This record gives sequence, C-alpha cells and structure tokens, in this order.
Amino acid sequence: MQFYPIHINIKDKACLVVGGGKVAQRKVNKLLSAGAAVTVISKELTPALQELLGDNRMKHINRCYNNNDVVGFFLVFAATNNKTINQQIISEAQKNGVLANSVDGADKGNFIIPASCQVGHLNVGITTEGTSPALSARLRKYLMAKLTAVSPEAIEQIGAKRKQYLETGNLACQDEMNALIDELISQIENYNVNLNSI
Ligand SMILES: C[C@@]1(CC(=O)O)C2=NC(=C\c3[nH]c(c(CCC(=O)O)c3CC(=O)O)Cc3[nH]c(c(CC(=O)O)c3CCC(=O)O)/C=C3\N/C(=C\2)[C@@H](CCC(=O)O)[C@]3(C)CC(=O)O)/[C@H]1CCC(=O)O
Ligand SMILES: NC(=O)c1ccc[n+]([C@@H]2O[C@H](COP(=O)([O-])OP(=O)(O)OC[C@H]3O[C@@H](n4cnc5c(N)ncnc54)[C@H](O)[C@@H]3O)[C@@H](O)[C@H]2O)c1
Repeated sequence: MQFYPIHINIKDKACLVVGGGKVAQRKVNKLLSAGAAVTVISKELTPALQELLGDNRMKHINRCYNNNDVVGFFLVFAATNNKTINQQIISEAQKNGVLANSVDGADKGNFIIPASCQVGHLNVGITTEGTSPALSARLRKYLMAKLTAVSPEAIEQIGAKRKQYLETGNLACQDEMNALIDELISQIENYNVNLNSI
C-alpha cells in the first residue's frame, strides 16, 4: 500500500480518540500539541490522561464506544485493545465519511501516524507504511539527536530570507537563503550522535 504524506491543520477541529490506554495517550498528546479539540471515550484513563482531564485540556465520555459515536468528528482514532471494536469504529467512520486511524495496523484505517520530530517550524515525519513502527521510532530518536545541532532561530532566519526574497525579488536574498540552508545542513552532518544513546 502507498500512503500520501500530508501535514494537516487540525487547530480547533473535533477529534475523537476511543480508548484510554498508553497508545491512546500518545495520540491525545500529539493532537493537543497541534491544537485539536479532543474527546476521549473510555471507561479507563491512564494517570497522564486523567491529569489532562483535570486541567480541562480534553473532554471525557466515561463509557464504552456506542454505535455511530464517530459521527460529526473531523478525525477518529480507534485506539482500544479490542480489535472487533476498533474494526467497528473504522467501518462506521468509513460509512460516515470520517477519516479514521486504527492502532491495529496500517491496512485497517485511512491514515497512519508517523513518528515525528520538531525543531521550530522544521517538522519531520517518518513512516514505514506500517512495516516497522519500531524502526520509525528509532529513526525519530536518531534525527531528534541530530537536530539538536539546529536552533529554531536558524529555521526562522531561513524563513525570513525567503520572505525577503519573495517580497523584493532580490536574487542576493535568494543566495543568502541558500547559504543559510547549506550551513544548516553541514551543521547537521557534522553533529556526531552516539548510537548507544538512542
Ligand atoms: C510511529 C508511532 C507514532 C504514534 O503512534 O504516535 C507509531 N507507533 C509507534 C510506536 C510503537 N508501535 C508499536 C510499539 C511496540 C512494539 C515495537 O516496538 O514494535 C511502539 C513503541 C512504543 O509503544 O513505545 C507496535 C505497533 N504499532 C502498530 C501495531 C499494529 C500493527 O501494525 O499490527 C503494533 C504492534 C502492536 C503489538 O503487537 O503490540 C501500528 C502502527 N504504529 C504506527 C505508529 C503506525 C505505523 C507507523 C509506521 O508506518 O512506521 C501504525 C500502523 C498505526 C498508527 O498507530 O497510526 C509510534 C512511535 C513513537 C515514537 O516516535 O517514539
Ligand atoms: N499503533 C501503535 O503504535 C501501537 C503500539 C503498541 C500497541 N498497539 C496496539 O494498540 C492496542 C492498545 O494498546 P494500549 O497499550 O493502549 O492498551 P491498554 O490495554 O493500555 O488500553 C486499552 C484501552 O482501551 C479501552 N477500551 C477497551 N474497550 C473499549 C471500548 N469498547 N470502548 C472504549 N474504550 C475501550 C480500555 O478501557 C483501555 O483504556 C493494543 O491492543 C496493541 O495491539 C498499537
């Protein structure tokens, strides 16, 4: 299967996570950091999810999944430890035109979550299209370590030069931008990562 990579704006979008375990918690954290309005359906919540609830960071429906709970959501995550329920969530989402992810494998839902690492506005997503999530996670740790060579300000600076170039059409600005990109790449290349630390 081939997947189309996108980085999607989910600010204030209603997103549903069904399940309250370790994997659901990972999905919720990423959704909240992208500004989504998150609802969790589960009788149980991990301590970290309970803490988010206490801080009013998400909505909690304290019961098992009910038929057609997916309706009205922008994105849905089937993240229970019950494969039959996860499958039901995916097929109801599909019937209702809602995009859904299943923690049970890349072939089950419409989209998968990449491992991701971020420095400022540089956001790198890694997927193995479901073949080896462990490889994605290790590569993410490796890239994150490599990217400690880069500062958010350096990314901002490159963006500012691009803006200057687009606004003025001044080719010197484009050259300066490319020089900053070269410098950033060589910093990453020269930064040694101890493989035992990842
Ligand atoms: C990248 C990351 C993003 C995230 O979830 O945020 C992610 N899995 C992560 C971690 C992780 N996953 C697993 C372990 C424990 C064991 C191990 O180490 O192998 C760990 C490590 C841990 O939990 O610590 C096992 C596992 N994962 C899936 C299955 C079901 C199956 O495939 O059958 C099973 C077997 C279940 C079992 O048998 O227990 C399925 C999926 N996992 C995906 C993403 C999607 C494909 C990504 C890709 O294409 O590479 C996909 C298809 C669906 C999805 O979830 O979208 C995140 C890295 C976080 C980071 O960056 O550190
Ligand atoms: N995609 C991934 O990255 C990944 C990684 C590891 C494991 N997994 C798979 O994900 C599944 C979940 O893992 P976990 O560690 O979070 O499990 P877990 O046992 O910690 O949590 C499961 C959660 O699902 C909830 N739940 C069960 N039935 C429900 C229902 N009918 N309605 C609502 N909530 C319900 C439980 O209350 C619990 O909160 C596992 O079965 C595992 O195979 C996926």
